[in-house]
Amino acid sequence: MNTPLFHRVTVIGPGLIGSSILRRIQKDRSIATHTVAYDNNPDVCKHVQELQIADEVCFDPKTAVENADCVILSIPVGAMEEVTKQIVPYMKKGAILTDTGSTKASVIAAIEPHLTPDIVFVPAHPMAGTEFSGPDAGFDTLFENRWCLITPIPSTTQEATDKIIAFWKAMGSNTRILSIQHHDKVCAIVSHLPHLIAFTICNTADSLEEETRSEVLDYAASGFRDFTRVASSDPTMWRDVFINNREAILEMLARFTEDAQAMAKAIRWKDEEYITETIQKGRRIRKSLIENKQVQ
Ligand SMILES: NC(=O)c1ccc[n+]([C@@H]2O[C@H](COP(=O)([O-])OP(=O)(O)OC[C@H]3O[C@@H](n4cnc5c(N)ncnc54)[C@H](O)[C@@H]3O)[C@@H](O)[C@H]2O)c1
Ligand SMILES: O=C(O)C(=O)C[C@]1(C(=O)O)C=C[C@@H](O)C=C1
Repeated sequence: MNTPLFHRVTVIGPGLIGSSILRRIQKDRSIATHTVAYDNNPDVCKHVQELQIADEVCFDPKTAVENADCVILSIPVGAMEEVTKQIVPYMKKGAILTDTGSTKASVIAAIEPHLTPDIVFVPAHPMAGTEFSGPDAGFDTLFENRWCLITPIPSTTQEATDKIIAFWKAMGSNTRILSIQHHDKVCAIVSHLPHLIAFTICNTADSLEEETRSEVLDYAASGFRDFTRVASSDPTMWRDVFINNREAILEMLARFTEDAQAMAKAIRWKDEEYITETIQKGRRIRKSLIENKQVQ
């Protein structure tokens, strides 16, 4: 066997994303020879032991990171600073610290001040997931044919970036380097705003049902049902994403509101051309996602 990419990889937060990483490494030992998992919820640690998806489970952050070549933070973005402060003093010289957080400017601001010169941080974000969370939700093909976006900071070395690119390629992903601001704007429109709309539309339908005492949700047809899938995502994760990427999200929400108002005007004035063109654009986007294999 060729030399593995890493000897010891530690996953902090073996939930949906972290446990999918662990499961993939179990299938492909050229990624790492030894995996360690740590979670601040002891029940999650015990369950990861039962699932047997990590070679070692630690119940404290210090032991979990001590000899790791690569530490992956797969925890809610609002917890990144606290955990970085807990682990950096115990990390091995020359080790790589990386993350899977859905926001990048906030995660970098949380981690960068606590780095020491001998730890290299490579910010990363796999654009793959589901509405489920926790260690039971993970699976080894989650990242296949998906993008992993990497947003290096000035102190990130090329060598460490190359290793994290190789890591995500071994996970089955395509990788792309993006600037931090560009990442946060793109994710605000393709991921964060759709979740905001899904949570809001479910709340609107629910309060309408309460107000009118009618059976709005009983007749929820498939259009609404698709929103409920997205709206069933984890509250802690999404609370943290909204607060930590608020500028980009509010900017995209303002643009969306303008476009929704333009559509309302077109409907009011029976502007058939505008309405048809808007719907056709949606169909074109769906078609191109299918062609690019980003939709099953
Ligand atoms: N869910 C998705 O679709 C998705 C996709 C891409 C990236 N992400 C990002 O990846 C990260 C993990 O998301 P997930 O969906 O796997 O979440 P998850 O809820 O499934 O798992 C997160 C785990 O982190 C643990 N945790 C929380 N705070 C901790 C702390 N202080 N110390 C140690 N462990 C802690 C939790 O107990 C939990 O087990 C988040 O930053 C999220 O934004 C999520
Ligand atoms: O597939 C889903 O259901 C997801 O919510 C995954 C999704 C997304 O919005 O596409 C969610 C958050 C991420 O940071 C990346 C991917």
